[in-house]
Amino acid sequence: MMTTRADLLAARCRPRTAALDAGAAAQLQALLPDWTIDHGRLTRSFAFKNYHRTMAFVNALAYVSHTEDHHPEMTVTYNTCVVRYDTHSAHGLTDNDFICAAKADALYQQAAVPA
Ligand SMILES: C[C@H](O)[C@H](O)[C@H]1CNC2=NC(N)=NC(=O)C2=N1
Repeated sequence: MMTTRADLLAARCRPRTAALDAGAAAQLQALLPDWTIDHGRLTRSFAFKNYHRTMAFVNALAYVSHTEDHHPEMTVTYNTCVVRYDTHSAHGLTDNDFICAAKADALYQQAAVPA
């Protein structure tokens, strides 16, 4: 059972075919206050100082996506990256989406200079 942000950060994605029900998804979302559920997808917009920093984040998150085999949609502009997660194989949200969202937050917090 994942009840803290630290649980999400320590967890690894696993193949999932069953979506969480709305209550379970809301419980996990409460651990990630910067994320919303929009059109069934876990969504956050990240802001940066410039394109270089935006792309550094995009590449770092791509690496996490590779290691977790769980891939967000990323919409990139000069100074923003909107990240959207859902689980195609489950046709909805699974714990994998929340695990990766927590890891994206951690990458963003790791930036040497704040956005
Ligand atoms: C075989 C492999 O596990 C699947 O194609 C993975 C890859 N990345 C994925 N990413 C996302 N976001 N949802 C998935 O269901 C998914 N499935």
